Amino acid sequence: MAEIIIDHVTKRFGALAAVDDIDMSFADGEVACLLGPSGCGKTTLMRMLAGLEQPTSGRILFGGKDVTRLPPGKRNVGMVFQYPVMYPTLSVSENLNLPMKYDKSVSPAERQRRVDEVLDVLDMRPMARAFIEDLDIGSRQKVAIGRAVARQSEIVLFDEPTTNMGVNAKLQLIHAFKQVTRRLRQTIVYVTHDQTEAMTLADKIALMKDGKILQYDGPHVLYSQPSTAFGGWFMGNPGMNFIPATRQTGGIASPILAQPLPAPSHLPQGEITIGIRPERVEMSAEPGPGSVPGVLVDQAVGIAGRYLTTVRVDGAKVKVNTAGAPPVGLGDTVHLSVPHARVILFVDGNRVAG
Ligand SMILES: Nc1ncnc2c1ncn2[C@@H]1O[C@H](COP(=O)(O)OP(=O)(O)OP(=O)(O)O)[C@@H](O)[C@H]1O
Repeated sequence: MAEIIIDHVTKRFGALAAVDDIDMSFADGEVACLLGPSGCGKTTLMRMLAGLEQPTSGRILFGGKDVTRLPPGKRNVGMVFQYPVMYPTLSVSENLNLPMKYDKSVSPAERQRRVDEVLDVLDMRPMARAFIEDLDIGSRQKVAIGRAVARQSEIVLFDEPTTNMGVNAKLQLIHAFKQVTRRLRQTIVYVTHDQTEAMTLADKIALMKDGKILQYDGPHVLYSQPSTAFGGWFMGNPGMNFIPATRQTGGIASPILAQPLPAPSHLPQGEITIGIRPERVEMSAEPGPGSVPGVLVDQAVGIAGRYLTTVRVDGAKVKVNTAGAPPVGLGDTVHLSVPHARVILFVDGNRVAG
């Protein structure tokens, strides 16, 4: 069993808490992504898991064992970093074999079996004898993944392994990663600032900001039910719309709503904002029972025939992502409906309903 427990871990650099009292666990056999903007503390947390950095306070446990003070070599974790150290004049097979070579508990036959298995999973048999220096960057990173998993440690850490890779190499690597993790079921922690990568790879995503984990959930929940306005903004391209709202006797009113929303029973004091994803806003040339009028002020073609438009409603600008071209031209009046069930209500940046 290799559950990872992060028990109230803080890392300070002078006055800055790069990791601020994180208290969570990653389940055995789970692929967890640490996702967040630059500087949020992902790498620092990862380096503490790897043993390259000591927490200022708190404990880290692997499979129930306290590893907080253990050096990297004693933690039995595999690691893949942005720029892994590879041995250019050794073959792919020899590089895969290397981390196991001095492990007396693994027989040469078992080592070979593991190398062969990884070569199969990564679809790299034909390259087994090729030298690393002759491979492109994507294939090198595949070997790095293979090397980290071949020793079959229960935990493998990945720190932005696709940085500086072209789109094709990146896709190949993600495919290889999925093959490997599906087959070997190690506990994986994968750091990235790329939400598409996290959504594709992770069983669960830990969204980080300012040294804290804001939310730890499956990709779908993180996207559709962000616990913070930051999460709604950060996830999605573009992120959620945020429209100001006010408390009234009939409920919560906003320029984007034809009818007020029923207010939740214990609505905290503070600034209310309505959150709605651009693809959840419905657009029509004609007014309908639940629609409000606006003016189409901007439009762009997105991928796969989708259009991203901006509609001004009162003072608010609403992004709308539609499956086809908008029904009116730029500068014309258009009608927007926001299904109440799709609305998320935030008070002071935290979700209170929806
Ligand atoms: N050795 C260090 N000394 C001082 N400050 C540091 C050190 N390492 C990290 N920091 C600071 O801690 C904060 C978190 O950095 P960290 O590298 O963990 O963030 P990150 O989320 O991994 O960012 P990126 O995606 O840019 O790598 C940043 O403000 C960074 O400047």
